[in-house]
Amino acid sequence: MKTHQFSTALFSDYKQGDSFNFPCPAKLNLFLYINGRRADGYHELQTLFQFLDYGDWLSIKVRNDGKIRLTPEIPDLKTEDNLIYRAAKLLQQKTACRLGADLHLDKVLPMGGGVGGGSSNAATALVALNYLWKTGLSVNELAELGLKLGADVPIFVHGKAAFAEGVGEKITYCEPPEKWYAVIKPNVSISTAKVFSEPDLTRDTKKKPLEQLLQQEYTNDCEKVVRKLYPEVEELLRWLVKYAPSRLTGSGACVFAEFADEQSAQTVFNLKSKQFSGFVAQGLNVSPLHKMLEQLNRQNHG
Ligand SMILES: C[C@@](CO)(OP(=O)(O)O)[C@H](O)COP(=O)(O)OP(=O)(O)OC[C@H]1O[C@@H](n2ccc(N)nc2=O)[C@H](O)[C@@H]1O
Ligand SMILES: Nc1ncnc2c1ncn2[C@@H]1O[C@H](COP(=O)(O)OP(=O)(O)O)[C@@H](O)[C@H]1O
Repeated sequence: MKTHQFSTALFSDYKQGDSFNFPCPAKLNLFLYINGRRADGYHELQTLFQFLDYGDWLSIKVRNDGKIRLTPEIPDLKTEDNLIYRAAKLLQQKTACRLGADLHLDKVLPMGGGVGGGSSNAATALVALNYLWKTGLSVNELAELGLKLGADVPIFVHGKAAFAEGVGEKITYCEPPEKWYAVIKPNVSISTAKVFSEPDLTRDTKKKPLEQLLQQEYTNDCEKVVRKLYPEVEELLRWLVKYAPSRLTGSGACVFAEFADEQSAQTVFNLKSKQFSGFVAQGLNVSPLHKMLEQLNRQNHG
């Protein structure tokens, strides 16, 4: 059985015959500030992304007939709308590649949880298919394609923890401490679009230089309005903050608490109400997807 904690995965988890399993790690927004709204309705942000050593697996087998097949079906999401399918199609079009793929998603990340599951799936599809199809796009070219699929996709394509500005397209690599996190999902689903359209959303935080943001206490500007709209998030954060610094990731719904070691994170995680799901994972400044590709390349050349 494959593990969803990538650091414990073996090379045999990556490569099985002519099928490859690629990691799709989760992310956290360690802080998120909203600096204003642009004319097109999108918001200007300053946010710090770090990957987590936990996520989905995307298994891929190349096809010679150009077809893209994706399993299993996700309820209420048409295959053509799935970001994995769209990523594969986009790469085919961009490179005029005549190969196709059978893709299978082993999903554990909550959808609409603020941990970037869909964006990570899309980035992994782009990076992995570019490797398997030998389409030869650079990381920057892949990130540019990724931005067409979602604001967070470029970060996952670059594969390094980063400070992002604008709507997420201006990236500065960063190395925050790789702490342990208890990530908890309340039983609510939160739409990013809804949060960003709330009149009460804090959207006037002054832009600051990164050095200053790294020194001050980390917070999330979406949190106030999300706590007000979703009493379950409010209650969960009130409880969690008694044990460790805790906040919302992205536009929610997941919240996280930070710890110096795994044991402390696990102890608090075990105390949560059984009605909530979640996981314990370490923060990572290099994406497990890129670590895997390095290993594959070493294997191919060694
Ligand atoms: C704000 C973040 C932080 O990580 O939230 P999460 O989705 O992770 O919770 C993301 O950048 C979200 O990125 P993503 O989930 O790709 O959002 P998109 O599909 O591009 O946008 C969904 C909707 O949210 C609003 N939106 C999103 C991003 C942004 N900078 N300003 C916005 O106003 C827009 O109304 C947009 O139509
Ligand atoms: N492969 C995918 N996995 C998850 N969500 C997807 C996928 N493809 C498209 N989506 C759509 O993207 C939305 C946001 O998903 P996700 O990235 O998991 O949330 P968040 O950005 O809040 O972490 C989902 O509600 C769904 O409609």
